[in-house]
Amino acid sequence: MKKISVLGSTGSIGTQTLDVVRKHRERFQIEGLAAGGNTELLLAQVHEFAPSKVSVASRDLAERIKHELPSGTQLYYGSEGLVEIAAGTEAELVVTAVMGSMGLPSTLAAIREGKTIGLANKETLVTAGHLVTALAEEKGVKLLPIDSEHSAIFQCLNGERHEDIERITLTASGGSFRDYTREQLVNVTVEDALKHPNWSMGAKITIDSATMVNKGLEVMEAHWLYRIPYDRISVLLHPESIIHSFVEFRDSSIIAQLGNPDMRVPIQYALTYPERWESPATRLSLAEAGKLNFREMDMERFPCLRLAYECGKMGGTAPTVFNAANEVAVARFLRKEISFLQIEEIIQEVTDRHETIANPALETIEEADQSARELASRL
Ligand SMILES: NC(=O)C1=CN([C@@H]2O[C@H](COP(=O)(O)OP(=O)(O)OC[C@H]3O[C@@H](n4cnc5c(N)ncnc54)[C@H](OP(=O)(O)O)[C@@H]3O)[C@@H](O)[C@H]2O)C=CC1
Ligand SMILES: CC(=O)[C@@H](O)[C@H](O)COP(=O)(O)O
Ligand SMILES: [Mn+2]
Repeated sequence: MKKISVLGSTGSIGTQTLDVVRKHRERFQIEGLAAGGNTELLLAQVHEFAPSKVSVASRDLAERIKHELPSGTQLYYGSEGLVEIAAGTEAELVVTAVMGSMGLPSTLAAIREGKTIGLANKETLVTAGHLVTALAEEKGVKLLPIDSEHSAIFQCLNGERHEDIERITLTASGGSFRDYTREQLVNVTVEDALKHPNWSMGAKITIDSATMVNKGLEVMEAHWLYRIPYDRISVLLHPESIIHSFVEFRDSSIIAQLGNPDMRVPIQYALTYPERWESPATRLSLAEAGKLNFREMDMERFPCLRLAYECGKMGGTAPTVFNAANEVAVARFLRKEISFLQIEEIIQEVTDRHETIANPALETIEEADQSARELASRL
């Protein structure tokens, strides 16, 4: 039995992780579940999967559910609760599926305890890639990608030598407004932005996909996971999201990973690696797909991607600030306080005003994250 904890069990990745576990019930044991505020769903998960420890976002929420838990389940809350679920159970693998850089302390704590990471929470690597990867290396911990593009690259690199890699290319669907001009973006609504063409995901990443920030975060995530310089990471617009990403090698060969867009495939691969098990996903028929389309990325149309490359190359606290500004701006857009195009204006302004600090320690990263958030919420 493989023992697993899930951080963010009530979200899009969390519930799909539990779908995978449900499909292979006899082969997995859920040790810990951490959620935010959806206590109804969390309680249902507790009754179904019988974890030894659970956590919710706040003390109030914990008070509200404490009498509804089975007697064997220990209850925690807040950021310390999240760390407890990450590091304080018998789980050998921790799925990091909370949203945003709030996932950093719990991911570091799990790595410190030597737990394999099923990494969905890309913001963690963007915010503090050098610290997370250095600690993982020191502890001999595997960071198994769940993000579809990074799982694809991971699979394409199986058995290959690092020095033979010429270039990696991440595919991008283009998001909800793929075919809009910049002028048409002026009056778009939250409801429209939340309609992703191919994937059903949490609200924040769906907006990131429409601004192309998601691909920017993924470029940085790929840089840290695969140690590839930024000038050898490309992004290609691929509206169907069937080729999940690909690698070009020294000899001109290209290896790609394909499948219907279904996150349960990369999630399951992270849970079962290096094995491959039966999946609940529907199989891809290339004959039915008929043809696949590709377009060059237009950095003028998607300026957040250009900015992400700039911040990634700058390194230090620049990616931390890019990410924090985006998290605040997206939350404000979702609350309808700002327009869609103001998201990129805020990220640009906050990153412009930041003086990058090279090779930052954790404390410096936390400070940069915090001051970027404060500025982004005032602009
Ligand atoms: N969704 C997808 O298909 C993909 C997602 N990712 C990445 O995975 C991560 C999760 O995304 P997604 O699943 O879409 O996000 P969701 O918004 O759907 O889920 C977020 C989860 O985090 C929980 N949460 C919120 N606040 C807290 C807190 N204070 N303490 C503990 N848990 C908390 C939420 O709980 P609650 O709902 O109970 O409040 C929920 O379970 C992101 O980093 C995203 O970029 C990567 C690739 C694909
Ligand atoms: C499913 C997944 O991995 C998302 O990160 C996805 O990549 C979003 O799609 P686009 O960012 O390509 O629109
Ligand atoms: Mn992705």
